[in-house]
Amino acid sequence: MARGSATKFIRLCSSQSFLFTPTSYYPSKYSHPYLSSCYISRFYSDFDPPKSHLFRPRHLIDLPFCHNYSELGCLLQKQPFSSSGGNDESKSDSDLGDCVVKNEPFSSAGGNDESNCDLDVGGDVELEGTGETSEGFENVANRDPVEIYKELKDALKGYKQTREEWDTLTEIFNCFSRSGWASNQALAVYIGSAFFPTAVHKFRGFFLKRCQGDVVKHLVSLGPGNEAERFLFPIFVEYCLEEFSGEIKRFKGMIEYADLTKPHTWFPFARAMRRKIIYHCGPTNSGKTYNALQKFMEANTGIYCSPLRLLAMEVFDKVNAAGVYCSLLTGQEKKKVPFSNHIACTVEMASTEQLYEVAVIDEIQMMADSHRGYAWTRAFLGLKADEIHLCGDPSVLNIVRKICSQTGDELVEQRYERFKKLVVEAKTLLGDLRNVRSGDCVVAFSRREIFEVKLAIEKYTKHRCCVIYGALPPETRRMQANLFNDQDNEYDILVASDAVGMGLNLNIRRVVFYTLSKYNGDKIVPVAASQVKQIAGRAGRRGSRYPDGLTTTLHLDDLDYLISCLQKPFDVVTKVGLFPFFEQVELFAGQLPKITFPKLLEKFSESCRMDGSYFLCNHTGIKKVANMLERVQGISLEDRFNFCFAPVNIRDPKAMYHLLRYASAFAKNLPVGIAMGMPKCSARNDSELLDLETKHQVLSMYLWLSNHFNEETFPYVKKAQDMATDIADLLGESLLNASWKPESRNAGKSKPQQEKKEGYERQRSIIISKEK
Ligand SMILES: Nc1ncnc2c1ncn2[C@@H]1O[C@H](COP(=O)(O)OP(=O)(O)OP(=O)(O)O)[C@@H](O)[C@H]1O
Ligand SMILES: [Mg+2]
Repeated sequence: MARGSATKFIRLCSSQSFLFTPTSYYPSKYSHPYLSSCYISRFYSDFDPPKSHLFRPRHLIDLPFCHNYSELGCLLQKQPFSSSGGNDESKSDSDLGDCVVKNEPFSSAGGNDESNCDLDVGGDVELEGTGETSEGFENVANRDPVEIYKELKDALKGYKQTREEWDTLTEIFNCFSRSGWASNQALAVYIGSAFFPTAVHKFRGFFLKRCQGDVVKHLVSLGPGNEAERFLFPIFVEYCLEEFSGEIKRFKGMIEYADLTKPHTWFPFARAMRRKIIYHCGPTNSGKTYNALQKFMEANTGIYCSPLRLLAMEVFDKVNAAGVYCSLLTGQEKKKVPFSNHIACTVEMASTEQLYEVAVIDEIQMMADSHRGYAWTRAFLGLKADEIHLCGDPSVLNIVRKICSQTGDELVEQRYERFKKLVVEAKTLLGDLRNVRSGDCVVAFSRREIFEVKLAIEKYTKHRCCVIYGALPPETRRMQANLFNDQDNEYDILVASDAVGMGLNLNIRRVVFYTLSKYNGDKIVPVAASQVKQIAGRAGRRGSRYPDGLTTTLHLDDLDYLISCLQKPFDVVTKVGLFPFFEQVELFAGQLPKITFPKLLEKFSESCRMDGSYFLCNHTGIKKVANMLERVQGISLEDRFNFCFAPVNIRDPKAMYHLLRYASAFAKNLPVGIAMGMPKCSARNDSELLDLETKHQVLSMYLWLSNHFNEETFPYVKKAQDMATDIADLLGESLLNASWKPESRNAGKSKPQQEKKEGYERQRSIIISKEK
């Protein structure tokens, strides 16, 4: 084959989508037979454009996700790639190399001794002081690479190179080993980028020992760079296919089992249905959930998928009160109502096995949530229901349209407007919490601030405060919400975190932002506009005492930011979350039998491929638990995987300790005890309050584990439930009397405030201002 043809081949391959296509979760159905070495060999030797259909099976032509090697390389390397489109056959060769893979330089490929060798070719290559005549080597450019490879293989001895030729060849191979282009192209034959430098090193030893004079001279005439790389590459491929079949097979397996492309094919039964999707699309407080729930209750069978336990409980109560028998299922709680055909559950618990007439997936925009998004994506793709009602803001509308076109489901869009416009109060609270009024909800973004605000309001005004924040059990949040909603008591102010932003129906007249910045785990940043909208939208609910909603800030300085957030159109989400099922991780583990579970997760996230509409959900917490559980031996891979999803606050050492203890007992097949004392009275200070919060979280974890494993191993469910209820009550009592300064859960560790200089300026509490 002419060298021109070889280059053309590479360019053509690079412009098409066939080499890496999904095997999907059902490998037998979609496996691609065309990547076998015989195809590759044949391709290099017989390339002829009309035959190219051989390498681009018809049923795979339209696959959208990976248009060229560079993109593929980027996907595998988690690097951004140019969006210039993949099917541009006119791309120049140098374009193909645009996406430079961060390969370790040849001389320093970390961790693999074999590749740490700039000049050592491991053989006895002879150097000759005088060169041969260079006549005839120009023909080499037109030779078939397969033929050259065969010649190399059969050669007993190579040509004796001059010192200059040796130096040039060394430089050429060094360039080749560092070439992002070559490394990307090598992925097409399943030479992973980590293995690429080793493969090149071995190839160099082989090549230099056996290479004939004409080839050496030709290569030297090309010099280090693109041309030499393109000449060498097909020969390199032939060599790899023969020499590294084991490595190739292993890498191919890894890639195939970490294939998260086309997730809609993971649910063949849902795909066999023609579902009707109704997207209730609108801002907060516009009746989306209300209307979807009407359909849910009218149906013979239904499932409601909630973003929060609290909301699932609320729907469970509401629906049963309306005379429709409905069961409840959350990670921690199962309430089976006899004769019920309806179920309210948290989205993670939704069954994709059961058939329903109507399903409701609330807060569908959460598909884009970096941590939990996969649960919404799974429910949307996998629920077997004739009608699926999605409720949410418009941010994921485009992607829902796209997914529906892939699944073949019918999509109906139903638009909503807020019942009453939200009004911004320009006056603000003028920096003084004494300006709060009955029906206000003051929003702060840390537990510490929440208690500071409560303390200040109760000290300097006649109002009493209820509090709602994430670490409180749903039961306690609900008690606090009821206390606030109830007009017949003195608790007329709510102080809450962003936990108030979703679902709860509260009688809020005005949402006051104490601050518009929050600690994101790294530094203090402005609160995202979408979240500001969501929280502000809590003010003024239809049917409540305050149908007209108001919102404002504590400080005048923050007002502009609040207004700009409310005016901003909803973001358009382009990617939604995904996470593999255990079965996918298990298949992947089969390729790497000897590595630890945290390492396996890491390898999976490095190797997995997704098409452009999806991202892999953040699993730092899961990895942290996995690391801790490494100390526990004797747990199966599946149980280990499930343990990692247990709801535990990874920043709370006490909770982590209990999880470790539960896992250790589980591994020994012993009945897992709660082993936690019950507090006698409500909290008298903040550390006792923190202790109650932790205790409730640990019990909640115990209940979760008992639901996800068998109840024989976790036999103290009833006791845990009773204790959890008592602690939720104690928490409620404690909050009514809480009038102490808050402490930090990680008192010894660096606090977010210390990072003030770098981030957005945090508001000072009224107490601090006064003391100053
Ligand atoms: N047609 C209706 N008749 C009576 N009450 C209604 C009606 N529509 C909505 N509501 C009430 O208005 C309030 C807000 O409705 P809903 O919870 O459905 O809003 P939403 O758009 O889902 O808001 P969010 O985005 O905050 O969840 C609820 O208390 C609900 O019961
Ligand atoms: Mg709603």
